Amino acid sequence: MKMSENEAKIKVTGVTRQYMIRRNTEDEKKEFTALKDVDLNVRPGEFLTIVGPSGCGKSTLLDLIAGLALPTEGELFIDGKKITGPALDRGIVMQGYALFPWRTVRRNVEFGLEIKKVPKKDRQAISDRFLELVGLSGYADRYPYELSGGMKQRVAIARALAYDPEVLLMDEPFAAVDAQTRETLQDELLQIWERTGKTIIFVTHSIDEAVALADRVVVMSPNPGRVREIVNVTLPRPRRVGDVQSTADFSWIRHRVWELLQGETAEVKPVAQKAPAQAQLELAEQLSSSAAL
Ligand SMILES: Nc1ncnc2c1ncn2[C@@H]1O[C@H](COP(=O)(O)OP(=O)(O)OP(=O)(O)O)[C@@H](O)[C@H]1O
Repeated sequence: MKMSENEAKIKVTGVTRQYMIRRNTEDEKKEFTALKDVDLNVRPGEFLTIVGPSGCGKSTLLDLIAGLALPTEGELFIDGKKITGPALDRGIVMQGYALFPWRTVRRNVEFGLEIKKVPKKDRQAISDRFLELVGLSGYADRYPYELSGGMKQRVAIARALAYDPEVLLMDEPFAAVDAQTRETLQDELLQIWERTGKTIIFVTHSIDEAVALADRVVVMSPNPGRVREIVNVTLPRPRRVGDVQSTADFSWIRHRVWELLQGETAEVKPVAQKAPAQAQLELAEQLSSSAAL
């Protein structure tokens, strides 16, 4: 189904991004194409995940949507308006938290609100609400160095949510936390997303994470970075990560994404369209080859 122009929250059209890189030791430079002819429409309220091998341009694409970089060719739009730089309608959560070490947890969360010139008493009420949402009510006066990795990541999410951006851009936000904390944060993020209806674009290296969270998974390929295919995730909502990951539908979709990342597209496609019982049997066989991933 094709989306009409005004249905897109974020629209990326014909985007190419080149960098000048050093050709040799004598400082001679040449162009390097990180992204080539990327088209992408993100729907309002959609949870979109992006996967692809290292260096395929996932972070570059996110930076362009954030307005932190500009395309060499093509254009990007938010609500039909051209993206020309960063703005408070897009919140960013990067890997490695990027908290201000000299600010307490509360003052980290209130940072965007200060920029928006929200009065102090309102700031406090808002930071209270978001600290509660991410389970850190008791930590408002701590400094980042006094927190675990998972807690810092929660603060980064609370900070991004507190100033109420319509779009949340997340670049491997859970990469640095342990598996158990990661699943907790994934579920918390799903709940926040269900409650707030924000548009989320989420980059990850984990196929499981990409499928468990998304409405659609964008699979990218490298050299130069392109959108290879977009996979629909037809798993029911509301979801809890632990629950969906044990379903057969999850396995099919996961395998499809895995297969695209391997560059093999031919064989498995028809399986997902067969009756579930038959498809499951056939897929079980095929999955045995990918189970180690
Ligand atoms: N500032 C820069 N100058 C030159 N080349 C760059 C710059 N930023 C990124 N690149 C190159 O562009 C390509 C895409 O980088 P990008 O960080 O977007 O990839 P990625 O898919 O996010 O990778 P990873 O999964 O490893 O984080 C890489 O080959 C990288 O070396």
